[in-house]
Amino acid sequence: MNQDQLKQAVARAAVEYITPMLESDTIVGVGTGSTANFFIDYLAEKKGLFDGTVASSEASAERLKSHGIPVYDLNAVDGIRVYVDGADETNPLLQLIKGGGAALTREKIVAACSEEFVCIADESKWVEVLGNFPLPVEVIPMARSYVAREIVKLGGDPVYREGVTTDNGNVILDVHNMQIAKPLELEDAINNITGVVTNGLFAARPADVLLLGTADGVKTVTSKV
Ligand SMILES: O=C(CO)[C@H](O)[C@H](O)COP(=O)(O)O
Repeated sequence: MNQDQLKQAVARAAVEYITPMLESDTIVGVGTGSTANFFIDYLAEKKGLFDGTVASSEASAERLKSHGIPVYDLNAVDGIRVYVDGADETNPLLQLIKGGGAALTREKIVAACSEEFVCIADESKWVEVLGNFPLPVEVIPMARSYVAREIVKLGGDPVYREGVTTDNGNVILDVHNMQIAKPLELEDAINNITGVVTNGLFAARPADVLLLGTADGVKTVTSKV
């Protein structure tokens, strides 16, 4: 199976996983990226079985609406039953790097509001130690150079993602060359730099369940394994 087929398999598995949760008042959180796009397309087959969605990006909101799936403002819902999203990397504790699609801040907010976070990823995303994928950091534009200098002090190599503006009107620094031995500490340290909105480490709020697409089928991984 190629990577797209693995993404389709985990997206399909995620729809099956959440189907027992779908009731007339269920709100589903929906992530961003190519794997999440497959999930949206399959979720459309279940529309009418649940209330609606909260999206982690304008792009996902548009895709959901194109299928006729209701999309709510997060402030208009009481809570999110389950959040389904992809990742750029996951370690065995289901701590993630996210934000390859620049949606990390809204993704982190939706994850924080969700009872359960189901990550969907192909096996290329599985690592023992996070950090091969450059860590995205969303930054207030005027603080870009200051934040970059502070990240260098933490041992990283920040690169401005040129031409990208987030849905929140900010910029992205991608931090290269970090083997992230202590994800919780680094998540906090970067978030404490003035001008940082958030970073793409999901360590304080890891996924609860990982549906991992492999050549042998979709594996269900929990961090307690
Ligand atoms: O964090 C994300 C977007 O900000 C995505 O979940 C991540 O980049 C994975 O994307 P894809 O499913 O296309 O591989």
